Amino acid sequence: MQLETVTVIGGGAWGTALAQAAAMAGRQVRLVVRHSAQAEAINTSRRNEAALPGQALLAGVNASAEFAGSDIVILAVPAQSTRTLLSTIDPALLAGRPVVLSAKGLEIGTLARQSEILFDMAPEAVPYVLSGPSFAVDVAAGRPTAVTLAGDDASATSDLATALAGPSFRPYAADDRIGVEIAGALKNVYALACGAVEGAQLGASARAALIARGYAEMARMVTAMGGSAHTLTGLAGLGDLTLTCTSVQSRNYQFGIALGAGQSTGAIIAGGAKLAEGVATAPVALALARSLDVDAPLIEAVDAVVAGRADIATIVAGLMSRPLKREH
Ligand SMILES: NC(=O)c1ccc[n+]([C@@H]2O[C@H](COP(=O)([O-])OP(=O)(O)OC[C@H]3O[C@@H](n4cnc5c(N)ncnc54)[C@H](O)[C@@H]3O)[C@@H](O)[C@H]2O)c1
Ligand SMILES: O=P(O)(O)OC[C@H](O)CO
Repeated sequence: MQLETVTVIGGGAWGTALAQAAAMAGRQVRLVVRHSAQAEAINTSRRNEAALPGQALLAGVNASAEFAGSDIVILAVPAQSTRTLLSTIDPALLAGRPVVLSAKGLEIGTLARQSEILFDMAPEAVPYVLSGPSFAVDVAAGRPTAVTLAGDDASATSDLATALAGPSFRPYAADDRIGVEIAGALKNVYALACGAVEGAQLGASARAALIARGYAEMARMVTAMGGSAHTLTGLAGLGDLTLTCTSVQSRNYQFGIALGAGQSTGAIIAGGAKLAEGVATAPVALALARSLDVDAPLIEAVDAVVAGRADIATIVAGLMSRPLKREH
């Protein structure tokens, strides 16, 4: 299959970074943004200043407000916008094409993973999931980054990984879409928790404990959903959990810091917080955990804090007084 042209839909930080990565890989890239004036400004200035300030874009990236078919399609809008976006695209243009899902979140209302949304809206598209430790600024600047690219057909996934790989962007092919999608969505929830630990000044030991217990909880969720816990040893699991749960660059971590400092979700959003996917995903993850009968005290705790039903001190006291149990 020809894998020469790439369309990235989503003119935010991640869409712009993935467009740049695909151009570095030698592909011809169309970056689809919402408005033609925005596309014109990007093409003239060779920057997407609103999304990635100061980052020059390679000549291989061209912006447009129109979607037209291409060999590879990458979706890079927030998880809650994927269905709306797909409703504007003729599914025939995606039929038989690799469609790479790069948003990290679960859909409110349906509890759907990104590839389930794709299946609803364009059943003949071929789904791939891209996830892993990767800040847009790093990818766009050509700093070394490694991610997981999961698809159902091993040989086609390797071909796609090769088409998107560049000198500083290294996708590892994998086959567990469910595990990769759940890992990407849940790491944002645990990043809120780890940020809250920092905001409430609970110490680095507490944060490390959260990462380890979050990993264990994530493994229970992935297994219950039909994915493989082994996937979590990789970039989309351990890699992204480590990055997002320890870096103040992470928007989810930053949001968690504000929660830990005592601000409400409404106040943080009203204050102009950037996109923090864990906020929308926490209640969805909790509903999923309950429907699957998975013990998920950390997701439950984050949901309670995000929803304003409990303060951090009460949550910590509750978690620390749970009955003692064996670690594994
Ligand atoms: N920024 C990162 O470092 C990074 C890295 C990996 C994954 N991601 C994931 O990528 C997704 C997008 O994040 P981002 O950082 O680009 O967010 P962002 O807030 O920078 O940009 C989101 C973009 O999506 C556009 N958009 C929203 N709804 C749309 C719609 N219906 N149609 C067309 N465009 C629409 C917005 O206009 C905006 O340009 C998230 O799920 C995030 O978790 C981000
Ligand atoms: O800034 P965040 O918290 O959305 O994290 C960005 C990426 O998902 C990190 O891999």
